[in-house]
Amino acid sequence: MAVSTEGDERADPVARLKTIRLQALKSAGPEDIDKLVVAATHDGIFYLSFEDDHQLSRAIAGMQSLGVDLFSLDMEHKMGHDIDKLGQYKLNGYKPIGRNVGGIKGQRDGFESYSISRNTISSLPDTKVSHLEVINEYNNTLVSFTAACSDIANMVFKILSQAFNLQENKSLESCHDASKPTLDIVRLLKYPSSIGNNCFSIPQTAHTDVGSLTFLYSESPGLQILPAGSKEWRHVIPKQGHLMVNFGDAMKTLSNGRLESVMHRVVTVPGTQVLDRHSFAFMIRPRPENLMTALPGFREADFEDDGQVLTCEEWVARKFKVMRGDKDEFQISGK
Ligand SMILES: O=C(O)CCC(=O)C(=O)O
Ligand SMILES: [Fe+2]
Repeated sequence: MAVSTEGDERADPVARLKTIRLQALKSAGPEDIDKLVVAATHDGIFYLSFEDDHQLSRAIAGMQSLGVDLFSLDMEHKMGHDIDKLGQYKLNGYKPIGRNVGGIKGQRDGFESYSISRNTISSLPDTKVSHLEVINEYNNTLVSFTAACSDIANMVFKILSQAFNLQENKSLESCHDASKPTLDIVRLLKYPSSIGNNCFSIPQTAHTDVGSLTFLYSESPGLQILPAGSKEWRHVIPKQGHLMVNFGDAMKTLSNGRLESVMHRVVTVPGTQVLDRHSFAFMIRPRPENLMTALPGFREADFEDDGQVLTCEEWVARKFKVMRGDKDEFQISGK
């Protein structure tokens, strides 16, 4: 995939995405179902408006303040919880700027991030990890944010499973189980304004998310998507009171390609980023032992596995090798 860094990126067009109201997902009338199916099969991303949900609005505000508090801690503190020293699945801990490959050849990434597994947020047995104290202080916010997103994810899985006539025990929801240890994570990110202020830069390289659904929130521009089959990046304009919900590689694989996994990246446009850019996401993934192959309801008569079906756990570990640049693959995707 070619990534152009020439021309005036400010002029990149804006993505026209569907907006689905949380209330509409709950009542799921035929029009809302159609909208979700089109968003899932065509764009791989949609805006979810949560303005009428006070609990989720409060949790989002809490998450924003967690991001500010966390990244203002000193480096020594943050590096005491280095993500690469806390397990191969990269579910917990701090990633400093520059550890991943960047979006421009020869450059490294331009963001710091901190991940917290759902397992530690839900205090599941045997999943205890030593986190920065600030994470424990915000535990109620994290519980509330992840619980709300999980409920929404279940609604999305159920609506799509019904729309595609999947059997109950071979449905999208049957591939996920939040009551047992999961690979789900919250990730908070900060892109310092000092990076890319004078020139176009790509602090987060083009990628598709490895998991099923990503619930992303930011109030700063910078996110771009590359629609399937297009060569033109499009800005995704952040909207207050709206989450951006991405479909990841897991959904594409489980659906035999029917659901789209959206290619995206984060850019800085010269002269426009005066403030640090903050974002955070809850990333939901299939059960660790779930086999990453098409569900029976999505297979065609001549369907064949490619012979080497990975578990979701193996898949996630492989993705991180690519992001760190340990594997020489040009396009970063979870496959
Ligand atoms: O920071 C953003 O807006 C996007 C983050 C993202 O795509 C990721 O962490 O996978
Ligand atoms: Fe992403």
